[in-house]
Amino acid sequence: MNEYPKIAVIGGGSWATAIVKMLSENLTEIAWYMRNESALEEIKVNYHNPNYLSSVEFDVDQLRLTNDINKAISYADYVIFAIPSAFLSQEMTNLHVSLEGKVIVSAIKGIIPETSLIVGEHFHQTYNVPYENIAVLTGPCHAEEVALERLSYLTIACQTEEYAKVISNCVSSHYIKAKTTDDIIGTEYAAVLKNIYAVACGIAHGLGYGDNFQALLMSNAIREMKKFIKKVHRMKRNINNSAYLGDLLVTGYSLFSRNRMFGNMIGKGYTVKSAQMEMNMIAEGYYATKSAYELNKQYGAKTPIINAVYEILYNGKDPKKVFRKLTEKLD
Ligand SMILES: NC(=O)c1ccc[n+]([C@@H]2O[C@H](COP(=O)([O-])OP(=O)(O)OC[C@H]3O[C@@H](n4cnc5c(N)ncnc54)[C@H](O)[C@@H]3O)[C@@H](O)[C@H]2O)c1
Ligand SMILES: O=P(O)(O)OC[C@H](O)CO
Repeated sequence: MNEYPKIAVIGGGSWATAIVKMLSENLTEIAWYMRNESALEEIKVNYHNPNYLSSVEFDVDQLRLTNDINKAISYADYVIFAIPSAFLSQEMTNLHVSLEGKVIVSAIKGIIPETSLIVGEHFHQTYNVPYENIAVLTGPCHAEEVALERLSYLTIACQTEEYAKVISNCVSSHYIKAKTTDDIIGTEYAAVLKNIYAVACGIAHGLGYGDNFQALLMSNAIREMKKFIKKVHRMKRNINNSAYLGDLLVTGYSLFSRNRMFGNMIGKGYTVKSAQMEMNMIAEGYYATKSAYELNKQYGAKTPIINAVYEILYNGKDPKKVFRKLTEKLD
């Protein structure tokens, strides 16, 4: 494959829009699939995605815009998926072309509800994509800061180093630095779990806990994450690296965080439904909480924070009471 290969981005939300922006710094052509036809037309005419990161201006001559997922995937050697995990299976029912030989890149930070698998495992088991052709684009990075060209660090995980380097070259620019790793499982689980911890941070904030408690919560969260990932996939990894701890911190502390925002509303007394309706964006942590909780039944990692968030979101327990109990389990 060439140094700058053919890439397709699947999704029309904030993260897909940010990824297309990163790629457009290097590639002369990018295929971009989104299901929303009127958004596509708006990009063609006004050069902006009207719904997400609308300040970003695109050169449409660089874009092969389509609302046919098959066209985008047929074109590409590398396919970057950036739609929320809850909608991936539905989107893939429209797929009629083969994924054979393509590098599948997950930029999704979630578990596929239908299979309870992280995205790479889902593509491996459901679509027979070999692990060598699966990559993960992750790291502490908010789409909104990409739009502002604020310096951000990504991690590209892939067992085939050559593919990781190609993706890393394609997204790097004066505001993006990317490093590579072969931990395709651990980086994905970290991205899933940090969303749940960010929901917990938001709930705590909504309940009136302060910065001191948040620091304690984060300190417990990274230890809980380490234990969970170790049970699921044992390998030598440094949990303090930016793809694990870094991502947890940005999501837990940033005001841009969808998951923290969602949690904050829950802490303030919103129901799950009303909090979701209030946001134009998806908080992956809501779905991840159920999947991680269920998954952990087979692993038995000690996860008091995940359990507390699960009790609140799925068993309708009072956040105040659940957090009071949780505070007794943290140190
Ligand atoms: N936003 C970020 O900063 C960021 C950073 C890293 C990773 N991610 C990950 O990227 C993925 C996409 O998140 P996002 O932030 O771009 O989402 P978003 O909340 O900005 O946008 C929601 C997206 O979901 C789509 N959608 C809504 N309902 C749908 C349905 N019924 N069927 C199909 N699609 C539907 C919308 O069209 C839109 O593309 C998530 O897994 C997220 O964790 C996001
Ligand atoms: O912080 P959130 O909840 O918006 O998630 C976005 C990204 O995963 C941050 O790296």
